[in-house]
Amino acid sequence: MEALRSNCELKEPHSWYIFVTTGALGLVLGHPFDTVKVRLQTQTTYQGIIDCMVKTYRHESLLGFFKGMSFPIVSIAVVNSVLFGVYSNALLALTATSHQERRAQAPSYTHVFIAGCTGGFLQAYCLAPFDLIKVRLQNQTEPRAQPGSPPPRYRGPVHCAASIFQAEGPRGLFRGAWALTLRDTPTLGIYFVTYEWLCHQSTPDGQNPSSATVLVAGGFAGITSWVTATPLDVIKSRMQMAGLEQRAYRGLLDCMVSSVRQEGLGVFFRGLTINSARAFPVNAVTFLSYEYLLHSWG
Ligand SMILES: CN(C)C(=N)NCCC[C@H](N)C(=O)O
Repeated sequence: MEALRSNCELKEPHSWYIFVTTGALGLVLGHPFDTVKVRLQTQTTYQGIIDCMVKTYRHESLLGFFKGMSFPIVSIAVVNSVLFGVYSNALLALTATSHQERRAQAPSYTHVFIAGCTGGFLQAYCLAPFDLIKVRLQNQTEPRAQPGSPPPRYRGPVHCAASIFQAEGPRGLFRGAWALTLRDTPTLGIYFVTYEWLCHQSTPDGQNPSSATVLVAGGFAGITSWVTATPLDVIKSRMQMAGLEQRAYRGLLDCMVSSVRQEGLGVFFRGLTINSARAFPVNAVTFLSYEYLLHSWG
């Protein structure tokens, strides 16, 4: 958070709250899609998106789609601030130009890529424990506890975190973190390059992009980065679930090889469609609030 704040002179503090609130709003609206994606990637019982949606609704009601949402909401402020703050500061260090000067003197795409990768690398470590708990809770398919029915393995996010910590120690909370880092480092470079490139293509030199341009460029940056991230996203989710299921992988490569052996190469594209549909609106509003934040602090 401080990283993003320190980048600019604080003129309108409310813009930071807008940045955090829109991030949380996008997260809430996108969460049902994320739950379907995670289940398609880690469970073999579903025939596709519709089948997964119908079964989830019938068995768990609408609430089933919102399982595991509380920790991501709590952590979004930190995660987005680290990502966008590190990106902005890395770009500032690489180009020695402020955000305002950057419109007249566009940074090279190599600098944008390096700054994006740096942001992706550092945010992955903040995200890892929250993401692990999210994935574990999203995969609990039990309906709401009825009197007499067996309780689900995890009673909520805190119980989930405490159980993992007790069973495996602090390292257990970072299960899948390596796959998450490999997923996010290059794809966040791609994310910011796509965004900058699309803004540059549709904005006259020296001018700021319009809100419509920011929304479209942000949406497509989300789709492009998630399309490239999907293969490692599948592996990451499977490794995060591996501690629970009978399946145990010897490492990332073993998880890749055994997934391909059992399910073919298509396994790397599980959840791609639903994730792309989610990525457009979520990242369109994220970039719009980020630009607003930079202008009001700027
Ligand atoms: C490909 N990846 C990992 C990303 N593009 N990450 C940044 C976007 C994060 C946004 N909250 C989302 O969930 O889409």
